[in-house]
Amino acid sequence: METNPSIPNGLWLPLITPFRDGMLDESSLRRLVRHYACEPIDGLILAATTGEGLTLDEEEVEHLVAITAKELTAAGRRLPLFLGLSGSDTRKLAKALGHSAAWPLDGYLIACPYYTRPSQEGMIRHFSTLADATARPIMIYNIPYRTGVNLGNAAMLELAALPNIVGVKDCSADMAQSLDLLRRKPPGFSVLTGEDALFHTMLAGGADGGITASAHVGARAFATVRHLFRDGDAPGALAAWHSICELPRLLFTEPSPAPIKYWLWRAGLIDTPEVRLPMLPVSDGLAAQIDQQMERFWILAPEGSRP
Ligand SMILES: O=C(O)C1=N[C@H](C(=O)O)C[C@H](O)C1
Repeated sequence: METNPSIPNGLWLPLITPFRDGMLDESSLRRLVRHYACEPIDGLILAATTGEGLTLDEEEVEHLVAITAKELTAAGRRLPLFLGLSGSDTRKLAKALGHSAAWPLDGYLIACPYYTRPSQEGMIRHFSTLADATARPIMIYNIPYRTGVNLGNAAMLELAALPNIVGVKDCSADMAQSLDLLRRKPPGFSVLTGEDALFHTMLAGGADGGITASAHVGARAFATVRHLFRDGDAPGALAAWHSICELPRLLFTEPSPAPIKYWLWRAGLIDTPEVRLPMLPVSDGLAAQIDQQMERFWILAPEGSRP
């Protein structure tokens, strides 16, 4: 079932950006998009944390969006496509929204302004200015342990009243805050967890889905957990979760997305596991662990791609 692009829900994949010799690897990108077009995901996000968005220049991002949209169309899959944006200068971000207005996108995932630690009122004005600068839907990305600032629930709910602020990717790392938001969120405002390890817990608390990098290798299992919940089978959802609950820990043992890229490379989905500095490739130790776990999680790896 396809989702309504304006109300994000379900399992969203923050796609990695494949590189080769320092450049965007277009052929691996096409292969990846064709692969995930056949997977049970409900939306795609480009150039977010997992997509190493902070290391991409503007032309690369435009190219990434164009290739992805084209491949999805060629695969006959209408999936909502959001672009990850981050920055601490409201004016520059508003310009980026204007600049990308004609790109084939359905919306944006915008992180809270990092480093400068604005007040709650400052962030309300930041996101309302951005909401005014585009007609497209915006999901707020609240991740205090990366940005240094937490968008509290009072501010979040004020922003949720704006017509094109359609949801939040919640990585508040504060369960009391997340559960309180789930209890108070208005209709039409989605809460998607961005904590892979909390996928089951947050769905049990009423979350609308998740944006999980681990879905690169476990999309079917993540989708099964959600579908069982949706169908009212809580014991089935828990059993399905137990089959994959150790996967996020493995994939986040070292800075992401290096472990995921290593996995996808071993699975034959991308041509190199290259990441851009300051990220580094996985250590030999983790590579050996992933090689071993690929056997164990084999059912989760792409069909016909055994290395
Ligand atoms: O790329 C993303 O967006 C994600 N970000 C989270 C993070 O920042 O750690 C993790 C999530 O799986 C995907």
